[in-house]
Amino acid sequence: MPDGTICAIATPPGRGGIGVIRVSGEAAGDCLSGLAGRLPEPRTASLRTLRDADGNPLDQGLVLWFPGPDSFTGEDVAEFHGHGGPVVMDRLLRRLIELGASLAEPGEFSQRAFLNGRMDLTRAEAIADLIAAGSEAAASAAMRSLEGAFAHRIQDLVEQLTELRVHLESSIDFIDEPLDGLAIDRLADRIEAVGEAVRAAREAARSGQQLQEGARVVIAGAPNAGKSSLMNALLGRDAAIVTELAGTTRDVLDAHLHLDGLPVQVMDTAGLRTGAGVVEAEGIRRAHQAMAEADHILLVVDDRNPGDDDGLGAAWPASAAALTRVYNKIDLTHRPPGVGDDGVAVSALTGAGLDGLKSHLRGVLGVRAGDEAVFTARRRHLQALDEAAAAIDEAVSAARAGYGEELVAESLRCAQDRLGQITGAVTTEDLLGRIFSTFCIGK
Ligand SMILES: Nc1nc2c(ncn2[C@@H]2O[C@H](COP(=O)(O)OP(=O)(O)OP(=O)(O)O)[C@@H](O)[C@H]2O)c(=O)[nH]1
Ligand SMILES: [K+]
Ligand SMILES: [Mg+2]
Repeated sequence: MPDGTICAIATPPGRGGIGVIRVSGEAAGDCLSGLAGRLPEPRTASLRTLRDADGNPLDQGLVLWFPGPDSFTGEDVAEFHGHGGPVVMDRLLRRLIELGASLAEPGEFSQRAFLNGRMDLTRAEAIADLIAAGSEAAASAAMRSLEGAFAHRIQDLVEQLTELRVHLESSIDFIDEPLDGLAIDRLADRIEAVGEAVRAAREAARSGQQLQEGARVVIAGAPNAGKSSLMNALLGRDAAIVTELAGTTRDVLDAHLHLDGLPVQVMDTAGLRTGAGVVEAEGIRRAHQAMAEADHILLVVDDRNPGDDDGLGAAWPASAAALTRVYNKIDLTHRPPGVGDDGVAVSALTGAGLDGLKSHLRGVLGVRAGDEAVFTARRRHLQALDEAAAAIDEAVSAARAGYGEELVAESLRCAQDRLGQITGAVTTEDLLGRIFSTFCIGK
């Protein structure tokens, strides 16, 4: 359990009408009375003069008192709504430190709320996502997670796994009556159904993750195909260097783009070819790495020699659906612009076909901004869901192969652990550190 009393400015830095300072921990009450006199009624705003140790006024403002455990963090919490100037806020903070509080780490209030059982991890992360939301769709999705849409979905899966484990473990206890072939098949079917449900949750989570963190789209292809030109055309500005020399781009260049409400991280990469010099070869290695981590690849092809795939071999993504061929330079070949069966035809030079490419991309990234089912999720959630699905697959194979209930039960337990990491039912200090350190101070 956390100890000590923490304080932080909860409003953004700079000047504003009001600045809010939050205090949480066992000394919160002393901090409040030390700065503002006697404790006010719980959860009722009262106007007070805030004073230093000698009784000199520092500020005037509203104070609020939330005795634990019915507070955001579950501990005693005090809030001071003073005037939002950096000097005023700083003096109030210094006084609070004199009164026994210490400065909070980023996300420490939310972390305490989690550790004190006030919320699960998906809800704590949803608060950070709501604050970070870059679009209305992302904000609505964060609210759905905050209201528990994601947590309930995971809890439902955990319950299904628990039921299966109870069933299995009770049959392990009666070794005299091992499961017969029919019972094993039925069991494997039931496990498989849970696996399907985990995959469906993963798809929903992926939409939410893309809405929040942005889909990664990598522009790749042979040298001089026009990748950097396409990047610039999509962004509407000259972000990447374009020259007629093959091998111009070496580093991976990334930029952000919004496709009607969906944030996208677009990455321009070095042209893929064999036999390049050291610097370019390093660029190609980075291009391969970016492709491996992409949600979608735009494979740019010079429409004058569309069969030219030199150097691509090793980098093909696992799923062909995650790749779109973009036939570029159609101003030179007179192919009509737009979406066809085998790709999208564009001219990065004239802009022909670009709107078609954008809407195609919006479609393949598979998130509808207004989708009511979407809740926010993060890459770590997707990874946990993938691992859970893999463990369930192992359980199914073990069951069908007649490997015995213990092995099946063990795989199911492993799947359940992975799901538990999403909500925080199963956790490590390291994981918590990684999650909460990305939050803002005062949250
Ligand atoms: N006519 C025409 N020329 C284009 C088009 N797109 C790119 N180019 C030209 O093709 C050449 C290469 O363009 P880049 O955008 O640098 O190509 P790249 O794929 O990024 O090249 P590397 O970074 O060297 O691999 C430049 O001279 C561009 O002006 C297009 O749609 N039409
Ligand atoms: K080039
Ligand atoms: Mg380039």
